[in-house]
Amino acid sequence: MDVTPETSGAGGRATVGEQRAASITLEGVRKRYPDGTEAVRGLSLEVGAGELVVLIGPSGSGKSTVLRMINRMIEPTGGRTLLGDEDVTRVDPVRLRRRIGYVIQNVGLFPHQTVRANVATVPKLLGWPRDQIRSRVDELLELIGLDPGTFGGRYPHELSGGQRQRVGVARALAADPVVLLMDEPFSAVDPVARTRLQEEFLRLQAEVRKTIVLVTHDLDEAVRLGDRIAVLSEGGHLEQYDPPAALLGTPATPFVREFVGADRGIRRLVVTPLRREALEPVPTDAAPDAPAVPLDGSAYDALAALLTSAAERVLVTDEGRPVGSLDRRRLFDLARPQ
Ligand SMILES: Nc1ncnc2c1ncn2[C@@H]1O[C@H](COP(=O)(O)OP(=O)(O)OP(=O)(O)O)[C@@H](O)[C@H]1O
Repeated sequence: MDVTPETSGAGGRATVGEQRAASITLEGVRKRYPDGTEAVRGLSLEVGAGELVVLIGPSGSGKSTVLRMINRMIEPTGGRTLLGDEDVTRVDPVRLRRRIGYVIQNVGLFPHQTVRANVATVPKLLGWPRDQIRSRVDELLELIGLDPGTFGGRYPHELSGGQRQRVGVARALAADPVVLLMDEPFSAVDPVARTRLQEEFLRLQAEVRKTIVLVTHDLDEAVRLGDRIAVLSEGGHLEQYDPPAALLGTPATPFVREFVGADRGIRRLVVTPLRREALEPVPTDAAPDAPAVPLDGSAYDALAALLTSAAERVLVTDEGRPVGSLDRRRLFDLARPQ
């Protein structure tokens, strides 16, 4: 596919997510630092266009190195990286980075520039016309839930940590990149704000559908956000690459089993949907105050509803109307690895 910088540039684009997302293919990618450290010994991984993949693993396993090799902030010492079908190890790294969004912990906003100027950074570098930049910045601020009139003129120190982080995401999306790389993007904010940011971020991703690679230390974050999770061990070795439910349900190696921990069963409930076909009928004698969960909730929600009531059975509702029910046994069957 065509991912030349010009496609994201001055061609009159101002619509979020208009440019197609590109797949990422790592083929035997390696990094040996000058001091001899073999940070990544040959990693092959494919990320589908529009997919959100999380890299997780212990400290020093090479996650950040892998991420930064994708936009060549770190030059690989072997292997190939493709964006779509284009080998990025052969293109100019500066131009490459302008079409790959990059978000880090603590954001790295320019402190002496307003929110508006920060978000406009890459479109300016790409030479977009002023009015196009302006409408693009407004559009992005609205998309991340910050009113442009209120927040556009503020400086980073006049924002909360969570707001700064959102501006960082807006800045990374400004030139409609084909790929977004995120290194511990939410770890600097407190747990409550972090959960909210993660939810907002998922809504944003549902809208823009970028190809995203996100590094985290936090397994709950990985499970919540990832379409797939890649677990790395030392040397960037790929232990398992699976959707969250499969990773938690069937760890592929002893390393992964230990890494996901003894409470993986509980974590798995969070990503287990309440499938309509697995429900039992609504009991005819259901009490009006029987515990209920929506059909688009999770097995975790259903268990929580059971545990906080004296009832033996939880109703499952669709648009407020009961469409089925689950008792404990049925719920555990639903959550058991297939
Ligand atoms: N510039 C460098 N020179 C030499 N070794 C390095 C350099 N940068 C990283 N390393 C080493 O490469 C390995 C992988 O580091 P990397 O930062 O990619 O790991 P990580 O999984 O992201 O770790 P963390 O979770 O702690 O951020 C580590 O052993 C690290 O010490």
